[in-house]
Amino acid sequence: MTRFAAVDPGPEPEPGPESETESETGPATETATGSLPLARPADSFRMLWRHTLGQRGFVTLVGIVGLLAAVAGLVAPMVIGWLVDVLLAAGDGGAATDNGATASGGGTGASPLDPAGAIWWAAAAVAGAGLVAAVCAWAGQAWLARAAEPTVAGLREAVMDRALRIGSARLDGTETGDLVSRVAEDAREVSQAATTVVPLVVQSLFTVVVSGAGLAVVDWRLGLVGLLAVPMYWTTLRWYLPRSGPIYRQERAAFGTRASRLLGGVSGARTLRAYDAQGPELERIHAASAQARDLSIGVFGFLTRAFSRNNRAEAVVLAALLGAGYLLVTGGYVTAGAVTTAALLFHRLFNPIGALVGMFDQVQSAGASLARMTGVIDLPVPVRTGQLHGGALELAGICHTYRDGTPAVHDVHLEIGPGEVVAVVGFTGAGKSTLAQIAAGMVAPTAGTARLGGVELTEAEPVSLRGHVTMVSQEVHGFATTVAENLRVARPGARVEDLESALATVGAEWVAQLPHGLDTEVGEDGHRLDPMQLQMLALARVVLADPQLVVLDEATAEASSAGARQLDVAAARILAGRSALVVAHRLSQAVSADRILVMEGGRIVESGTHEQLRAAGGRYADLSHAWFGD
Ligand SMILES: Nc1ncnc2c1ncn2[C@@H]1O[C@H](COP(=O)(O)OP(=O)(O)OP(=O)(O)O)[C@@H](O)[C@H]1O
Repeated sequence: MTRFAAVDPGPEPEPGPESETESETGPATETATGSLPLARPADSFRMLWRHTLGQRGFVTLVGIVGLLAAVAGLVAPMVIGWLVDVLLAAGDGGAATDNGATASGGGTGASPLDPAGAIWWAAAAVAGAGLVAAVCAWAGQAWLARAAEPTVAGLREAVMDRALRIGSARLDGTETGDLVSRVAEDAREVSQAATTVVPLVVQSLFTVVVSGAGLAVVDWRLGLVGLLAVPMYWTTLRWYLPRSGPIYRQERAAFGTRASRLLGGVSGARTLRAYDAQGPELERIHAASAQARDLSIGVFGFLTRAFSRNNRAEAVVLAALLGAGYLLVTGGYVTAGAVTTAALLFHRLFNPIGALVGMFDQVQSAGASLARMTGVIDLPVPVRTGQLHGGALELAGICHTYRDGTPAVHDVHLEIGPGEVVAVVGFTGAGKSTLAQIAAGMVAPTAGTARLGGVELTEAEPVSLRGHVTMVSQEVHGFATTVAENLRVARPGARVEDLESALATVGAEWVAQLPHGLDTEVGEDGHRLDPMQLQMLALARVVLADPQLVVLDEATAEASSAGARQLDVAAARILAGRSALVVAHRLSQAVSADRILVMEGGRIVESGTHEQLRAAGGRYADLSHAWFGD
């Protein structure tokens, strides 16, 4: 789980535009690691409540049937108490009530009914109440699912929507991972809690409240004795909570280790057989398995101790209740039936309270997940209004340091005129990709300005920005839909002829060979495209977007492969007539550029054409000789 800390967003990359934001809510709590924020509990509940809109009818129904079920649960103790009074009255001719004590079940007094008839009435009442409780439980579960699933789905979509709208300028490395886990694991946690834990918690709470109230109604003195249980349960909770989290975490971690050991053993089985080396691996698996087993036994022991503490509290208070009941009965204040009812009602609290204690950490954990999801939903989205009209790209005094303190770019000055192609080369980690993302307006530099035609990129309105600047990054991604829809990401509503023409420009003739051509489903469950094919679709998207400036950071193909040559040709075609910043992961991508920049340690250390730089005999010349072998 993420650690909490005071609000400290760290160095905000873009003080100007980022400070002007649209947010529907107050600030969320930022985490110390610079990860995404966590919402306050009140904000989390507000968000949950807002997402139940449309399901509130079901929520109300769930509440009503939950209450009905809890009230139906009162019938058996009340009726049994009444029966006790009836039988006692029948046994000693009404002596049990001669002293004027109030009978159970609301003080109606013991009835002079014939015992056999009373037993039948009691049995019918208990059976009827049981039936009502069962129907209520069934309906409650069904309605809860109707209320919970759309609510969680809405929350998940809201997280995704906000994540996509804040864009990569706000998210870097750890934050992207954090975001994925909030959309996937946290949503699953909340969803599971909503459909499994919450019903039990709600039902238990209703039972506890209704039974407690019933106990007080039967006799307020017995109700007071029952209250003795509260501090005892509270002590158990105080003992249980600080221990349960670490124990369950250890157990989950051990399960994870055991699973990865088993998987490792299975996937490496051939190698192990080849060297007849199964022994040591089996020992490692055994050790991981034994650790998980021992921890599970420990968890069981821990739970038993927690429940035995509860049982102790229950036994002590039940004994006190019976003792007080005896005194009250002999003193003529209540009937034996009333004490029976009180004891049964108190006994009815045992299971729900045990369940509440046992589920407390799951509720806490779901609450933490909800806070993580709400933290993203509440993130302010920058309001950008700048309109681009073309012109030169000017980077002035660009510096960039990532949130974790890694310096990436230092004092870069660069101008790319209309139609000019500039390539950037350098070793891994030189800062090329960071510079490319700044030039594409995807990352706000920590210092300096990046402008297109005089308009700050980070102030440009998103549609205007994407209309003028397109970036093809190293990430190759195919959306789980058709090839056509993958292309239409760049131009929604593009005609089939436009798509075919874009594919022809980048030389992606293979699309026509796919089972359904442009309509072929791709992605995990569809036709699997290789990274080269996905990169070609990315280049075709550039043709469709038709931007003025292209930022190319493509590193898909192995140097000297046929694929690399194909991609180089495709890139050359899409760059024709546009200005471009090309991160050259293969030196062949740089040779024909109008200007080549060599980056080292975040700075530009050389600049010139291929020939000029080779003649200068500096770093580029060394790279070039090594690359081309001349
Ligand atoms: N999201 C990030 N968070 C923190 N540090 C980062 C992040 N991205 C890059 N860096 C660091 O910034 C520095 C510059 O990285 P960058 O990716 O810009 O270099 P590069 O020249 O493009 O390298 P490559 O050719 O491997 O892509 C490196 O030290 C890198 O580890």
